[in-house]
Amino acid sequence: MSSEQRRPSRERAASADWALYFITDTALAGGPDQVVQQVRDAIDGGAHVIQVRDKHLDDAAFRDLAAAVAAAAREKGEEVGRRIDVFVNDRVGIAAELGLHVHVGQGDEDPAAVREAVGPAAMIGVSCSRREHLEAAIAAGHCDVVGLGPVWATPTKTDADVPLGTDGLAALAARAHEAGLKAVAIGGVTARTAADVAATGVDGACVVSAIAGSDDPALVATFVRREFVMNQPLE
Ligand SMILES: Cc1ncc(COP(=O)(O)OP(=O)(O)O)c(N)n1
Ligand SMILES: Cc1nc(C(=O)O)sc1CCOP(=O)(O)O
Ligand SMILES: [Mg+2]
Repeated sequence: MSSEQRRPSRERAASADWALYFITDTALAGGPDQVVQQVRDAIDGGAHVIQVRDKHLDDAAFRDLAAAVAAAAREKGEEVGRRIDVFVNDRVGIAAELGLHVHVGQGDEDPAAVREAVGPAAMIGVSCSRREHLEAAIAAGHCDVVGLGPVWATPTKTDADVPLGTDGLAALAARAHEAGLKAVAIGGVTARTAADVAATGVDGACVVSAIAGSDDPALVATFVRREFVMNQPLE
């Protein structure tokens, strides 16, 4: 086993259940309190990974939201007997302060600076929309999981890159796995598309609007997870 594979964050990534990764959206939820309730519901529906994402709140309000989500995830995880991993989107300093994992994109802090801030145990996720992004993330060496997308165009992120489609997603996922990274798919993932996403060989499906915009987030989470898990290729 290489020293890279023995790294604490890599061990954490290896033992995480990525199948359903819920990413919050405060506006779709109807406010911060509803975000926290949706996180509980998503966990009830089978999400083991949560990301707190809000592009509008100021840092103090975002910190409060992330702390409330982390507390709810801890409590709910104990109730259902599962480990829940919580990521912070973009705001590296807040992830470091709260002891949470962090996800960064191509326009955010670079992985080496992120690792310096969050320490060896926190998982680092990096967005990759193209092969060159993935090669750079592999070469930089601090990343544990890549978010591959958008798989399909999505109104949730208007500045997203050109869609990968399922063939593009499968190719990037295979390369990520070859490099020892976990790979999750993002952009247009719903209960209807989760089976096609699973068939590409990715480790998990990231969902924003299908859950955050639903009247019954737990039910949608249950459907997405079931479709994903039932259609994963046999190892
Ligand atoms: C798991 C996951 N994958 C991709 C993204 C997108 O990150 P980024 O490109 O930095 O865009 P924003 O989310 O910051 O708008 C993500 N958040 N999570
Ligand atoms: C946050 C995000 N990142 C993307 C990327 O391609 O990197 S797509 C996206 C939004 C995904 O939302 P929905 O599940 O509603 O389609
Ligand atoms: Mg970002």
